[in-house]
Amino acid sequence: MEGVQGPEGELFPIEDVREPVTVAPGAVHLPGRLGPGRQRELLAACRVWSRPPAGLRTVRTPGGVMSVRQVCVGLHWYPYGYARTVVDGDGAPVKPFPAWLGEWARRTAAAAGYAAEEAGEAGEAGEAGAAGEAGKYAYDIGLVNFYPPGARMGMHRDGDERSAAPVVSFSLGDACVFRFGNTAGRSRPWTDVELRSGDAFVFGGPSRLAYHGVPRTRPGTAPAALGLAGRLNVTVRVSGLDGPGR
Ligand SMILES: O=C(O)CCC(=O)C(=O)O
Ligand SMILES: [Fe+2]
Repeated sequence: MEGVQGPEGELFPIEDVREPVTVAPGAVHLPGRLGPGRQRELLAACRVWSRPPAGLRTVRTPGGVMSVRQVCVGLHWYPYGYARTVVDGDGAPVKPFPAWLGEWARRTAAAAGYAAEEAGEAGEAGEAGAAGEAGKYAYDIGLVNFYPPGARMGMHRDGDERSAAPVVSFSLGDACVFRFGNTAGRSRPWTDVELRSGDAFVFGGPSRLAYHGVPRTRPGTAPAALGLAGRLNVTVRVSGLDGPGR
């Protein structure tokens, strides 16, 4: 692939030749969605979120210890629900969900074909084009998973949200095999997709509750200029939970 000198002298690919692919109804892989600058921004944010309090932690499920390490913003996910504080960790309040991440998610969902009307709300009056099309999903959760070499994630559904809004996933660092299955169970049929640094994956509609997982990452494949050893994935979600009782 051809390259170009970036602002800091590193080589960046000029373009990502991979096209968006609909993997299952409502599930779309958007290769190269985040350019090098956006990847650096998201990584920098993840590093801030990872610091205590309410920082990166090891997650214990009833079945054992997850090999990924995790941190959340907006609401804290634990097995199996959401809370405002790290109820299964240091007890600290979860860090706030940044508006820009919601905007990235809305625009990415729109690029995957999820229009504003599907959320039951129109775009803002007087706003035409990209912003109007980007929709009004009230994204309020960012769930960050860090995969050191050898980490994986078993087949599961993202079922603790009360909203049908699509989940928007952004990947940074090492590439991985992302296994996208079906709503009936953990077994085949599934499609294995390679997610690389900067890729987005959106799943909603009939695929919102499809089983998915990460059977392996590809250690050492992160873009050198990013400065990340391992893989980070950020899923942006709508809780559908409101008010003080959530
Ligand atoms: O790491 C990924 O690409 C997927 C993460 C995931 O499925 C989750 O956080 O629920
Ligand atoms: Fe998931």
